[in-house]
Amino acid sequence: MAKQFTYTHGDEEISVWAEDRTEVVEKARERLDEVGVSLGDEELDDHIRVVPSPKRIKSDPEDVLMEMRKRGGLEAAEVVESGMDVGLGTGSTTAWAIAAIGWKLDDGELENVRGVATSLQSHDLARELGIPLTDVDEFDSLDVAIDGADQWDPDHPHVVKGGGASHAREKLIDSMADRLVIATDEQKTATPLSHPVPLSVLPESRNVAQEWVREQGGEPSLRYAEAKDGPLFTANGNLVVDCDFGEMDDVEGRATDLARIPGAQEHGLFVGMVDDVIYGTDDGVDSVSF
Ligand SMILES: O=C[C@H](O)[C@H](O)[C@H](O)COP(=O)(O)O
Repeated sequence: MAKQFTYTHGDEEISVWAEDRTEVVEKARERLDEVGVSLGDEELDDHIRVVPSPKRIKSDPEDVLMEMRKRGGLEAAEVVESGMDVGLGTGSTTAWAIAAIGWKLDDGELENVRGVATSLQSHDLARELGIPLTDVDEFDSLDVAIDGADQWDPDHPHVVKGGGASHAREKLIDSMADRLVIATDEQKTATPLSHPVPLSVLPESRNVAQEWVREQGGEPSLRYAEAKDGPLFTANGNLVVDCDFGEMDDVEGRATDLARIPGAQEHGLFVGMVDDVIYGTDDGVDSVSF
């Protein structure tokens, strides 16, 4: 995971970021030299922390480093209290919530928190941050889950998820939480929801599933991988069909219809599941509760 060095010198905040520790130390020393500060190795280390890496998360670097998302993610971590079992969502926004939980554990601000990750990438980030992790089988329920969204409705407790193809495990873990907190940004709102809905399907059902989506009035599109030839496979070996229905006035009905498609494994409509949305804005953070 990436590392960030931050240090306040007078009025100036020095902040440098790199994918690995050696590079961040070099960059930090360069900046410190410029302002005439010399730090020993140990002191320098105290100012370096793990942060989400744009390389390892599905989003573009701009998404991961986007201030608005970062603000939403960091604020969402405030709902976590000592002793809680926490579902750790996926994506560039939730990554900041995971980072903040790790930093708080490190600082002693939080204790006895256990996490269960919704994806391999969230698992790896949490592990590097030192968040104690356990498997979903250990729990009947979770105190809270923090997860992202591709689109959210400020008037209803529904979201579209699965832009990173992790919606199946996310839905399982989010549904186990007493409280689902969506960490997101203000640019992703829509009433009614209109974002294409990811539908994971058995590979052999891809054509039949797409035909069913057309019959339901949607425009299906098989999702292709970016750094691999051919379609994208989910962590469970399924394919993803993104189903564009335009504006979805009847989200519950749409969810029921998608679940009926032969070979469908899970869809990205999370209907009535959301308790709170905490979202970054241009200059701060805001929230909605249902
Ligand atoms: O499969 C991915 C997840 O549902 C993400 O939570 C969702 O795509 C939002 O991700 P981001 O915060 O990167 O936009």
